[in-house]
Amino acid sequence: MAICRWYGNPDLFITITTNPKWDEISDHLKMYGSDDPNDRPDLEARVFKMKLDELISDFNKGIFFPRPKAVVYTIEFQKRGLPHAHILLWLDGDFRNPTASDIDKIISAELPDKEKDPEAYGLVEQHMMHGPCGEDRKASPCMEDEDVLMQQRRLLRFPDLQLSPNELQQYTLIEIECLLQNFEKSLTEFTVMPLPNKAVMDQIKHKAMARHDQFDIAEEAIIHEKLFDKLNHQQRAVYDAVIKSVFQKEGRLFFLYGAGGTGKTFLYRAIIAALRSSSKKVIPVASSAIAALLLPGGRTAHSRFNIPLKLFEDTYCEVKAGTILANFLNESDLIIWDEAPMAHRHTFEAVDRTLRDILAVTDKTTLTKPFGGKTVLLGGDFRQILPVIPQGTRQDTVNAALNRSHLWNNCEIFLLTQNMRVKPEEKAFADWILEVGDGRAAKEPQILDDCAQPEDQILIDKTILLPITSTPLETLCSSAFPDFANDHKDLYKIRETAILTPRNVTVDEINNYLVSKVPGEEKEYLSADSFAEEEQHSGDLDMTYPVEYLNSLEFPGLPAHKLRLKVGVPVMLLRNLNQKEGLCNGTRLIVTHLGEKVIKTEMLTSTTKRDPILLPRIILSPPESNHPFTLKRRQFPIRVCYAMTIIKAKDRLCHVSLYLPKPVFSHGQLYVALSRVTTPKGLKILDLSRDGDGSRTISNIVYREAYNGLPQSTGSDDDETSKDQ
Ligand SMILES: Nc1ncnc2c1ncn2[C@@H]1O[C@H](COP(=O)(O)OP(=O)(O)OP(=O)(O)O)[C@@H](O)[C@H]1O
Repeated sequence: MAICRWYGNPDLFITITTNPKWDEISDHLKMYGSDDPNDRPDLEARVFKMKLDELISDFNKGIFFPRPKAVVYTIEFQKRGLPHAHILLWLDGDFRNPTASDIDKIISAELPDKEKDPEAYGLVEQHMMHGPCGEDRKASPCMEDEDVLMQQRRLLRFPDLQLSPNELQQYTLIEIECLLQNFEKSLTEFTVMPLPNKAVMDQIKHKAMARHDQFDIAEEAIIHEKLFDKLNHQQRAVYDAVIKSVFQKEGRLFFLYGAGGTGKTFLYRAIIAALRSSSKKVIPVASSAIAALLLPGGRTAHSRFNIPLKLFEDTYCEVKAGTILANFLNESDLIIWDEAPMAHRHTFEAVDRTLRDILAVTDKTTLTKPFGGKTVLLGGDFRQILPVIPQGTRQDTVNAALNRSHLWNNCEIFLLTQNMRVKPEEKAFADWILEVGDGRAAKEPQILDDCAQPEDQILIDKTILLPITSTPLETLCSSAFPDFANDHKDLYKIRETAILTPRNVTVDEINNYLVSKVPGEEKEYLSADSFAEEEQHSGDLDMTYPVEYLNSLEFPGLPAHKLRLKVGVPVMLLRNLNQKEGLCNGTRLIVTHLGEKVIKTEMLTSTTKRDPILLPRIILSPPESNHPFTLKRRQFPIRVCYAMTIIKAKDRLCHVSLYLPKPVFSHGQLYVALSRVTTPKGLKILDLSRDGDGSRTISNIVYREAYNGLPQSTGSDDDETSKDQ
């Protein structure tokens, strides 16, 4: 800037790049060995500097254009290490308003005359002319970074094709939409983006839907054969009822009630394979993205049915009759919905209402049938955490559950009780966990009478309880990671271990403590916080809520303003980035590199080869808040996950340390935390609320009224068909 202030704006900007084929380099290599000039960066750099010096000296002599008043250049090294220089020239004289012929004297974009200047012609032909590409030569460098215009020229076999700005925009938007569809996203989700022509957009969506529905019938038949033979009696009863309902178009509604490990997913897979191998269409969804990953072709219910985030008694899904999604739903034969008890009853009611509406276009009788007469199989475990209602009361939670919906009256309930996961020696522990979930676990005899609902004090084996010390974090962390100096490098140990706790504040405290113990440099990433677009112009908000206040806000499911990370630290994704690749809300990753703009990670849960996953900063907003504004936080969508809240624990683990600075506060929390492990050896509980009084009990909350209308489950050994209507 100082130079510009003195000389004014520069007149020419020139770049010179090293060419590894320069004669000086190839002659030298021929004489002294080595085939590849890139093996000799020293040689490339020297020849480049000599040529650059010569060029600058030619400029100064005024050989090409008037002598410059000033010359400035910087040398940079490109991706592959080749040096290049950016040169600024201030020419003597007034070049501020050059004519076309002035420019022609300096820049020539024409092929030199082959006869008059064969050397220049040869150089342009060799280095600057575009050879054959496209299907004929896919290795052509241009194929790698082909732009939209080049692509259209190739596809239309019309090398001189020109596109108007509007056409160019259309083709570019189509290209972006196709890329987004690969990740189950669409331009329609980005309100600021223009959309391509509607007909083209529909066609792209149609293709994406068709891709979603393409299955290899022979392969599905093989999968079905393998699974079907293994179904136990309980699973077989459900299988028969669902298949019959689909083939005979009975449109029944089922609920499959089973604890973890009773073979719900196994059964879904058998049913899906049976139907797909008979060319029937199944829509498998789950309430959470992690559970959806376990279903072949599974999606979250929200994304598959376009369920709005804010739900009321009369909400419809965002699906209009006659659209591609509507047709897709119309043509489906079965909907499977896993983890149903976790979702608010309004989500099922919204899907039910929407399906009735869509299907009524062709058949009015569907208006009176649940889910418009489609066969629907809901499944899950009511002992687990029920729908989360922010600041909701116990009554709100119970009222939000699926079995309080009017749809429940139409549900045929099947019970799976045989735990297919536990080994015989683990059966007693699995039964005890079920008792905890049902609210039947043993209590201390002396408080048996006066401690009924809501908070039961249940008896815990003393080998599971950790002692209360003056340094609880240390006690807790050394129970989870007894040798942290080595454990932090052991990916298996990190994958199989988690510290669970009911509240987010405690999670941060534990994670900060453990991150501080990981050797290496810590990097701090700060978020950029602002108000949502529509609120940005309100000066009042800025005055009342300064940015420091926005930074201090913490929301569940949103990354912190200050993210402190080190290489080797496990993190959890907080958003669904790419469900197909398993990158969804709850996926655990390990940090391998901390860049300025991206964080490099690898999948922690994968046991196979790990590909690097680059995480960018994205803009996130809390789905709900009590503030009169919507916060927009630009941050990496992750949280450290040595410790996590109980609701976030989705994987089955070898070791769980449950930390209870305060007792659990909601239905199913203790049951979910305990059921993450299969053996008592893998479980430790540090319950500070016991206050060191020597008691062996901890609080368990079971909303028994949430079990209304459900069959009583028994131990995990029954092998008989249980069906309740
Ligand atoms: N009939 C069966 N024959 C053999 N293995 C089975 C059968 N049913 C289930 N399994 C196996 O038992 C284990 C638990 O089954 P599955 O994952 O389907 O249970 P789940 O009820 O879906 O559990 P969760 O709710 O924890 O996901 C799996 O390893 C599964 O392959």
